[in-house]
Amino acid sequence: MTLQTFVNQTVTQPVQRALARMQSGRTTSSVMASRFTGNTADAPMPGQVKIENLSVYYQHHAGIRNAWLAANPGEVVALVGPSGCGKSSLLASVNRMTDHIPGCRVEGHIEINGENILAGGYSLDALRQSVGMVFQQPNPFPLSIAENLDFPLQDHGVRRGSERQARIQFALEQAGLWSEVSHRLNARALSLSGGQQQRLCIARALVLQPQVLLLDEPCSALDPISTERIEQLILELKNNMTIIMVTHNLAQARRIADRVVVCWTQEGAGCVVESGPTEQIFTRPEHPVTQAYCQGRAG
Ligand SMILES: Nc1ncnc2c1ncn2[C@@H]1O[C@H](COP(=O)(O)OP(=O)(O)OP(=O)(O)O)[C@@H](O)[C@H]1O
Repeated sequence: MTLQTFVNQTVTQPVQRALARMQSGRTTSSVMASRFTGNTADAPMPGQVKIENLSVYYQHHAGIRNAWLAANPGEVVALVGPSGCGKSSLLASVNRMTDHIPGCRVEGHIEINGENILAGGYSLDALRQSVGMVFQQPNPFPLSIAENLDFPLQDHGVRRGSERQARIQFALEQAGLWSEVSHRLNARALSLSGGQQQRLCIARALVLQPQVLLLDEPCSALDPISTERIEQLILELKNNMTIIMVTHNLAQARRIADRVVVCWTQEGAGCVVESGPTEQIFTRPEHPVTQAYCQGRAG
């Protein structure tokens, strides 16, 4: 996956910066206060995502063009489609990971909780807190298990040690990992199995209590048993947030997604061809591309 190299950079660089800050006793402070505060009666539900006319360009090449998507709290929305049709580009634009890709330009409208996150002045720190992301390859920081979760908390200005400890435990419980690691929180994260590392990465995304969780092929590097655990976890987590997930595994999309967005490449650029409830997409697709793809005749 082409975005993976940028992921490695964006994971490593902030860790190094934050470690330096932690060592010098400083933390950022303003982010907790700057979270979304939807407070009117008709405010969108926390975690509501609406994408319209979204195009992601790499230099002059459109990775995806005029894409659209809607995702609500309590839902798992799966992005499916053949390699190179823009699924990861679409996903990465939702927490503006695309900002870190040299030469990448995003146009269109991405609304989270009714606010356009592409608007100038929108707080990237607040966005990263509200929208967590987990990648294809488990990528724990080269730190201890506890430090992997403590790092984002400190980086986002959670100063009280007791609060950080409670949130670390809660996130590990949410990720179904607490019983396996509670007795060795100081062990190196890289000593965990691949499936445990991926659940640790999910816990790291959860520790900031996001409203939206983005998963980019979270099971593709895992064995069937670890995959089943992550799928179970996704079904539990969706009760408290919105989940948007890229998967190449159509059976997985059918098992756990509430709605499916089908992407395709047309005229050299990725696009969304159809979106709908999972059963409808698999049993009564409207677009010929969806029919062919979901029946394994194309893609
Ligand atoms: N960092 C990048 N620089 C240049 N082009 C890119 C970059 N990332 C993606 N692209 C291009 O954008 C298009 C969409 O890529 P993207 O990774 O979003 O597709 P995808 O559907 O997620 O593919 P896959 O399933 O293989 O991960 C492809 O043509 C790809 O080559």
